[in-house]
Amino acid sequence: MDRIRLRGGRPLKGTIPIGGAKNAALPLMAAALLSEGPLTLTNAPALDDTRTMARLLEQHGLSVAHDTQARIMTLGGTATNLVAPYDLVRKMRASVLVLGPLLARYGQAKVSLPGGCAIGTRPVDLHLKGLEQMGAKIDLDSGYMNATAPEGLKGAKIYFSQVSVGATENLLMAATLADGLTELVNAAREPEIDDLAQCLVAMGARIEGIGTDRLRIEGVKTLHAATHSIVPDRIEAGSFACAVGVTGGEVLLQGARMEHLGTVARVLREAGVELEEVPPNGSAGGVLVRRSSGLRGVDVMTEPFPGFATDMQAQFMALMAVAEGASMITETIFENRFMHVPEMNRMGARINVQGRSAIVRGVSRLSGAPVMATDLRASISLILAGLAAGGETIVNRVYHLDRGYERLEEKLAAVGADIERLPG
Ligand SMILES: CC(=O)N[C@H]1[C@@H](OP(=O)(O)OP(=O)(O)OC[C@H]2O[C@@H](n3ccc(=O)[nH]c3=O)[C@H](O)[C@@H]2O)O[C@H](CO)[C@@H](O)[C@@H]1O
Ligand SMILES: C=C(OP(=O)(O)O)C(=O)O
Repeated sequence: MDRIRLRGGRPLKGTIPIGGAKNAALPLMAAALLSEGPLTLTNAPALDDTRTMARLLEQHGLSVAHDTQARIMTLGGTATNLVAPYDLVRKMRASVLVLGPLLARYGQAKVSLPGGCAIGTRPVDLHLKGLEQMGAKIDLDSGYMNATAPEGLKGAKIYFSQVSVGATENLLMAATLADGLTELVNAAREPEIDDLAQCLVAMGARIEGIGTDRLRIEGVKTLHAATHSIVPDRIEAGSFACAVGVTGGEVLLQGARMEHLGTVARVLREAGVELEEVPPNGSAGGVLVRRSSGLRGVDVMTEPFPGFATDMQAQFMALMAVAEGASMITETIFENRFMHVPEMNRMGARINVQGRSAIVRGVSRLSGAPVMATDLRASISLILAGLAAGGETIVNRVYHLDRGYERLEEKLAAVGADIERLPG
């Protein structure tokens, strides 16, 4: 199993290109199931998760071609197998996003229940309840969701009792081919949902309210071929902004969009990390990140967009671990998303978890250590802690990182980090 070895203490300087967002690419790939013609995605990232989604769609019968140099992915064809098997779904929860499209286009689907994962139990009740309101019959049997809609899905008014990114995406996709008007109320507003909605519109869907928490979708008979450019990954950008925060220096996050960093940018500034939007000039636009003075402790609470993203919580904690003063970090989205804390504490951090909150007392220096991560963002937070630390850090279980970061060690080494992958 590969590991990453790094030595901290070097300021970062230069340019890091930001890739297409994992959390946009996955639903966009699932949307290809809805289309009569090919879907071409540009700015498509080459990640373990996009490879898993490609395998899932291929076993459904679609063709998926990814030119990783040109970053262009083309998906086409018709589904001949409507089963999403456990072996692929267990690898990646976003696999559940094939349920809505398969049901809407083919009237049936059998999708493995995804189960929980390291960060929480993560039920899919909101996805199922919404599809049932649209006329689907769903039985749970032997770990699978058996769904049918023999007469097709019907538009419905669906009120989400809790904001869910995945349920909003599944129902948005299903509604594009349903009969009549669907209204999604209390919908998630993450930029990745806007991106999906824009792509669906390019495919011929009729959607109003994009960017708000109330989406209105008038079903159409068919969707057609389209080309769509995947939005830049705001979590990758935020992660590298925290890297500059812990090391100091100055890095241009090429392609990053300030408006998608939102609350994360505000909180980083409060903590002493400077961020400046650089307008596109040729291809060099993005967000310039700099830290020239000390870091300060800031309290944050994770919330659905436009609040502070749960997917940035662990990285921000690495920053707070070396800030002056204390900070309280409260996780409201997932019940078990502090697994990085004991590993950071082994590196000399002073963090106490009290229920949903972690109290971080900043220290002047961390010390490198061998560490182990249990999920994607915990892994990157330990890389950040390693960049802040004196001595050597070895991050084990790199496969978590490869789910969501493309060429991480190359991108960091190119701006001066002492980091390498140890093939295992
Ligand atoms: C591939 C992808 O885009 N993943 C993101 C997506 O995950 P995902 O779509 O799984 O996250 P949700 O927004 O659905 O989850 C938010 C909360 O709602 C709960 N819930 C969700 C659905 C449901 O049917 N019932 C229910 O109770 C979840 O357990 C969680 O506590 O949004 C999360 C929250 O921003 C991010 O951390 C993930 O990176
Ligand atoms: C939790 C995440 O992803 P997923 O929903 O795919 O597990 C993430 O991207 O941080």
